Amino acid sequence: MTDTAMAATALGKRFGRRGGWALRDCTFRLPAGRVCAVVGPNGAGKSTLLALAAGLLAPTEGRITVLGTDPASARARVGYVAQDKPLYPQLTVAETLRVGADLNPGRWDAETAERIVSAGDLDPRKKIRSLSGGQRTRVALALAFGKRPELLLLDEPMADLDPLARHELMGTLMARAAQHGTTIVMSSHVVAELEDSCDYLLLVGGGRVRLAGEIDDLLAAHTRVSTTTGSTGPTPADGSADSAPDNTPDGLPELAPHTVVESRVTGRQLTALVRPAGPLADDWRTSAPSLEELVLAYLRNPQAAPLTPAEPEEAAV
Ligand SMILES: Nc1ncnc2c1ncn2[C@@H]1O[C@H](COP(=O)(O)OP(=O)(O)OP(=O)(O)O)[C@@H](O)[C@H]1O
Repeated sequence: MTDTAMAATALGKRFGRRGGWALRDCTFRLPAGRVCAVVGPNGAGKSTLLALAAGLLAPTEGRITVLGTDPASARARVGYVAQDKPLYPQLTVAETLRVGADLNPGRWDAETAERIVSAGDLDPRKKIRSLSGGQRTRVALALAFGKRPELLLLDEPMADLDPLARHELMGTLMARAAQHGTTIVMSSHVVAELEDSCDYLLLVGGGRVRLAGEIDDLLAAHTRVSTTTGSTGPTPADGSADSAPDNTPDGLPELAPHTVVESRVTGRQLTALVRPAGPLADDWRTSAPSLEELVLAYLRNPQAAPLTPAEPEEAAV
């Protein structure tokens, strides 16, 4: 038993010898039992990271461990739902679940798998090829849950589900995590939806991990500030209220020595999202950012300094 669900050290993946790096220099540790959101823009490397964890891709450099071992050795204890939800189109729903049972002797949780399918009103005699995208997702999730995994890797699991199905399946996910201590790693673009359900965040951008940690810790490390700038504040010549993003603290001495993720000057009003390096000036108004504000600020500012742990505690096998 390990208290680390996933750990990566200098992990990198390049497709083809001349291809660009899909993922580079990723180092993080995900404690067991967490519900982890993997967020980032299109092409950031989220699917690549999940496929490396599932053992479907081999790292080009560095290493990744899951459940204290290498991904191939952990496969029986890991459920993985890929973005395109691959299933056998010629099988029926019931046959698909039977394959799940056959492939997971001694582990298969038929009751849970059947409950997930029946909650979607799916006829078990229907062929997979005749199902809608959302119905296929439901079957793929039933297969993954039926495996009684210790770690569930879900690549945009909610993308093609209707709001009711999302709500219901998120509830099933959360109940599973709470009752069995299952670690869930879930990529998504809908950050607002993750705030209530996830407690750990990996923000991937440009193939690198830019934020990694407990969501509460990451939020606590950031503050939204606003203040009236002094003479250094660039006031628009026409006096208009147009705002311009300014992501460098140069020219904004008020923000030194803090790490600036994003700043904006509107007239003489300066607002910024910062990682305070010490006490903030008394005349600044401060507020706590939401998870969505935090993620959006990093996505809008790819050059903002990352915040990740230096070394995972249990990366070596
Ligand atoms: N099989 C592949 N062959 C070549 N390049 C690939 C392959 N898979 C992914 N890539 C590249 O790796 C990079 C990361 O892709 P990945 O699918 O991991 O991103 P993502 O964050 O999951 O994106 P999205 O949000 O659009 O699903 C992209 O530049 C992509 O073009």
